Amino acid sequence: MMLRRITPADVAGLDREPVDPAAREVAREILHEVRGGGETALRAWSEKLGDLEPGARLFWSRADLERARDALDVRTRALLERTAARIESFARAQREALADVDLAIPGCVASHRFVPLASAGCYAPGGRHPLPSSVLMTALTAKVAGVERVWVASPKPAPATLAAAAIAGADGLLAAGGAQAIAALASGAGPLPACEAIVGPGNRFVTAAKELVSSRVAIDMLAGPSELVVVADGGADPACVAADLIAQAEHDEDALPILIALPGCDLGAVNDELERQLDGLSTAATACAAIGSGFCVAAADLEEAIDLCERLAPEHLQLCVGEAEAVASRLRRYGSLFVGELAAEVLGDYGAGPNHVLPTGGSARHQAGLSVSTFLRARTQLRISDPKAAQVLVDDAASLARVEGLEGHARAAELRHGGGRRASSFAG
Ligand SMILES: NC(=O)c1ccc[n+]([C@@H]2O[C@H](COP(=O)([O-])OP(=O)(O)OC[C@H]3O[C@@H](n4cnc5c(N)ncnc54)[C@H](O)[C@@H]3O)[C@@H](O)[C@H]2O)c1
Ligand SMILES: N[C@H](CO)Cc1c[nH]c[nH+]1
Ligand SMILES: [Zn+2]
Repeated sequence: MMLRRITPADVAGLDREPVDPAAREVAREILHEVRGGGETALRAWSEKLGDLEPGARLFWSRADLERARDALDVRTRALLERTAARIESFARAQREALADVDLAIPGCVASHRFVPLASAGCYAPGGRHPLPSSVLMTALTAKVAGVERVWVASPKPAPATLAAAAIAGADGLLAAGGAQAIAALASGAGPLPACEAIVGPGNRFVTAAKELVSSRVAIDMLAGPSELVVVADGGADPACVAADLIAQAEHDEDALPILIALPGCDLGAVNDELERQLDGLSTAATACAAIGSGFCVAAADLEEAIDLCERLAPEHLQLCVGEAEAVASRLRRYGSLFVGELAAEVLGDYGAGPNHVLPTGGSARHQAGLSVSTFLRARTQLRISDPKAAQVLVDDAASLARVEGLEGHARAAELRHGGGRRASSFAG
């Protein structure tokens, strides 16, 4: 297995269409049916797609999830709890960094308050591999943001997925996947409330359905298959470089592993390592398919490597170079950056702290990954603290209203002259 080699001039952006048109049509039909047919249609589609045995449980309550957590083997439960604690600490630090604002301007206080959404639906993929780590990343972050009702959706949930939902503090779990799960999260079904936001990664049917409901509910992003760019110099360990590329390649045949090789990077050794490490790997078939559509590119120097990274704007960017900090300070476009060979991307996948739900397909140019901000809205407020000092605002509003020909606005402003009828309540 060898990485295909291309020249720097052939490197375009990663701009992949986030939604597959064929999947969109399938998702449209499913959304329409589940929106109209509720729980019955949701169950029918889940059974038809092989996600649910006839008559099997579709909804898990908080108490059910806690029982699943308690039934999990002690070591896996402790592992999930430790991981959750790290993700939660990072999310709490993010939340605390978002300060409310109260700006005093003459006669006025202009404010914003971060207010959480009331409900969130967190999709965790379950088609190929159960991803309890994605349950923690999404549901825990929503809870830290202050979202009151958090539901997880995942097809054929594994015991660890159910336990992760309990550990994240989820209020319930929908044992369904694909577009039908997104439809139910958007419209509500049985005990599941219609959610104000739907987040989390998924396959093309999930992504298509998220796009289709995005006019009615907030979504985090249209996340596609995993991507990793590794920048490696002559000091990089070929075994680490190959292992990092394989790790993301094993997610999906459409995953995209890319190597940017600086002078001195031994491409032959990396290819040998790919061959060696793929031999006997349980996920080799998927990883090989992804590596087959990945590539490597030789950069003449650090400048060119940085330029390529900025052009690609990948989901994950791994720096296996001696001057990792200096390079990091020059980069702006990535979902998550892993600075130095020791900071392996997989440590981010499994909850070192930063979230692993990240923008793909070049959208990291303008989009950030999932965070507490995904579930918060800066709502603004205005207070008049001193009507006399605020006269300039009243006069300016009335004047500007007349410039715009909006006489009603002008009069509404002028009625506040001197504090309006309640002027006495401002006395002193
Ligand atoms: N960007 C990120 O942050 C991130 C993180 C983790 C995983 N991922 C990606 O998430 C994806 C997970 O995909 P997955 O398939 O394992 O799980 P999934 O849960 O997203 O999708 C499985 C569901 O798809 C539906 N489905 C399957 N075939 C269908 C069909 N023909 N018609 C209609 N619906 C169908 C089924 O209902 C099934 O439950 C991968 O692409 C992976 O790379 C991305
Ligand atoms: N690499 C994925 C994000 O693209 C996240 C993940 C979950 N489990 C393992 N990895
Ligand atoms: Zn991963």
